[in-house]
Order: sequence, then structure tokens, then C-alpha cells
Amino acid sequence: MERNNFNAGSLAKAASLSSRAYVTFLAGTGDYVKGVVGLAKGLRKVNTAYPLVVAVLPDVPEEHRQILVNQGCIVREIEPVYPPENQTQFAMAYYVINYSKLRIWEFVEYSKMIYLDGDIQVFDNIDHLFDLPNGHFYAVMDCFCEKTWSHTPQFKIGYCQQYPDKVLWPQELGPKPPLYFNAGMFVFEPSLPTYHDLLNELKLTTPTSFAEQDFLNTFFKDVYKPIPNNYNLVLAMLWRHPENVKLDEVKVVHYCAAGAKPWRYTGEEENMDREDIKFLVDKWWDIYNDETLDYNRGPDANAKLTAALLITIAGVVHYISAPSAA
Ligand SMILES: O=c1ccn([C@@H]2O[C@H](COP(=O)(O)OP(=O)(O)O)[C@@H](O)[C@H]2O)c(=O)[nH]1
Ligand SMILES: OC[C@H]1O[C@H](O[C@@H]2[C@@H](O)[C@H](O)[C@@H](O)[C@H](O)[C@@H]2O)[C@H](O)[C@@H](O)[C@H]1O
Ligand SMILES: [Mn+2]
Repeated sequence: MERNNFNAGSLAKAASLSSRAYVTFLAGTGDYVKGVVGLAKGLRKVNTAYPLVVAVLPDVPEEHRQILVNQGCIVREIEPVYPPENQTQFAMAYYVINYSKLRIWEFVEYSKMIYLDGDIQVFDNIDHLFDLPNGHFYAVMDCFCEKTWSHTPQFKIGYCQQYPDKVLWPQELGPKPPLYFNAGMFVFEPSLPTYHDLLNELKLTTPTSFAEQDFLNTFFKDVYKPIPNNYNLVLAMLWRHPENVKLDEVKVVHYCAAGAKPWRYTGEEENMDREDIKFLVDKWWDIYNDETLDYNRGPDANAKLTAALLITIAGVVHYISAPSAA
């Protein structure tokens, strides 16, 4: 008799599979929900083994939450997180809501998660990142060359970690800044102690231009490990450091440059008329508009639906044609 091969090992494997998930963040009543739908469909297209959790602020309307549930997402409401009162001018005024991302450290039913901004698309399977060794914070290094960085010493002297030999960090400015990551994508382990440390530390931290991204860089600076740019292509890299980009090897695209959000794209902003930008925006729309990628509409779902219908019809035919009991 064939041995039942459902043993402890496969149970552990199933458990470990189930305790991993992608997670994104949605706030407001606006059009970022389109970004999250695109992300859900993109992850499905690359056949990820893991679900997408969407941490939603209370202001996300029920209709948007339903759209996400219908796309197979796990919708989790979170409370906002606000930084200490301050006069900081954030690079973008709305960045103040991005501190609410910190709530995802509370999702401890998952042992490992990959956070992805709603303006990100995944074009190749990146499930293998879940197997990176625990105890570190993995993310892609950001670029300091956009004018959003014009307030910083790096920008003023033309220093960028993406090309550190171009302009060397001058001694008189003190130690070179530690490696700095873009917080649109990262691999992390939810943990209640870390979650409480984050919130307590935030209360003592003066907010700065890149809001929670700056805060996370400071908090995780001792455990941060850079991963290749292919896992989070910050679009500005295309014109700031083209030597560091091989478009056909890029797995994850982050539509974070001004005017690059595909669902709002007009092509009018600076750099938005580039052929590579148009190509990447079109690739995003191809996935967003692909109905075979809808959660209930995939080919196997259609087959299941047809099979169920045929069985029902057969059952009814059998019932009405069977001789009635005397
Ligand atoms: O009105 C908003 C603004 C931001 N976000 C979320 O916060 C993330 C970070 O904001 P954004 O990507 O616009 O920042 P950027 O990467 O462009 O600096 C977004 O991707 C969304 O997931 C949102 O849901 N609604
Ligand atoms: O709230 C701060 C945000 O800061 C980051 O975006 C910035 C940053 O990458 C700059 O380096 C770029 O110049 C800029 O275009 C881009 O928008 C994250 O992508 C986002 O998730 C979020 O953390
Ligand atoms: Mn983003």
C-alpha cells in the first residue's frame, strides 16, 4: 500500500509556505487602488506561491476593499501612525501618511514578508527572496541624484552611492553616509518587539524629508543588506545611472519618479517622454488590462466553473429521467 507521504516534513513545508506573504499599503479614496490591483495581477502572472496582504487605512472605501478581495488579496485594516508634531517639509506632503507602513511589523502570523509599494510591479518571480537568511533587512539602494534630494549634502556635492567613485565623499564632511535604501520594496520579518521598538523610537525622532523611509534607514542601519537594483528599479536610475541598469534583467519596477504612476501617466513631466518609460508604463497596463489574470477569471477557474455546471446539469437530467419510486 502506498505510504502516506504527508509527513511532518511536508507539514512544516506547508506551514512555512503559509507563513509567508507579500504586503502592500493602501491609503485614501483615490486611484492608488489601481496600483494595488495591478500589483495583485502581476504577482499572479509570475505564479507566486504566496498571497498579497493589503494594509488599508480606515479611509479606504468599502468598494475599494471589495475590489481587492475580488482580486484575491487579504485586506487588513490598520490604524494610522503619525510622526511627532513637526515643521518638517516632507519631499511630498502626502508622505506623512507613509509612516502608517510601520503597522506591518505587527503582522506576526507571517514569519517573513516582502513589502511592495502600490506603485510597484513585479515582472519576474521573486519568491526566492523569502529564503534569504533571517535577521537582516533586505532592500535596494536608492539614488540621491533627483532634485527631491536637493536639500542634502550628497546632492549638493554630486555624491551618489550608486556611483561612489564619480564624486568622492570629502573628509571635511565627516564619515560617508551609511548605505541608504529605497523603502518601496523590502524583505523583513514581522515581530512584536521590533514593532514596539519602531513606534517608541518614532516618538523620539524628528521627522525628515523622506518620512518613514529615512526613519527605517536609521532604525535598520546595522542589519541592512543591499540587494541588486533588479529587485526595485527606482525609475530615476534610467537617466541618472543607466550604466547600472540592464532593463531585460529587471524583475521589479518602482514607478516612483514624478509623473510615472501608470494609472495617471500623461507623458508630460520631465523624462516621461523617454521610450523606456513608455515601454514600462505599457507593460504595467498590459497586466492591469489582462482579464485572464483576474482572480476569479483565470483559465482553470473557467474550467472549474464549466465542470461544475455540467455536473449540475447531469444531476438534474438524471433526477428527472430516473423512474419515480412506486
Ligand atoms: O495617496 C496615497 C499615497 C501613497 N499610498 C501608498 O503609499 C506608498 C508610498 O507612496 P508613493 O509610492 O507615492 O511614494 P514614492 O515611492 O512615489 O515616493 C504608495 O505606493 C501606496 O502604496 C497610497 O496608498 N495612497
Ligand atoms: O515616504 C517616503 C517615500 O520615499 C521613497 O520615494 C522617494 C525616494 O525613493 C527618492 O529617492 C526618490 O527620488 C523619489 O522619487 C521617491 O519618490 C519611497 O519610494 C516611498 O515608498 C516612500 O518611502
Ligand atoms: Mn512608491
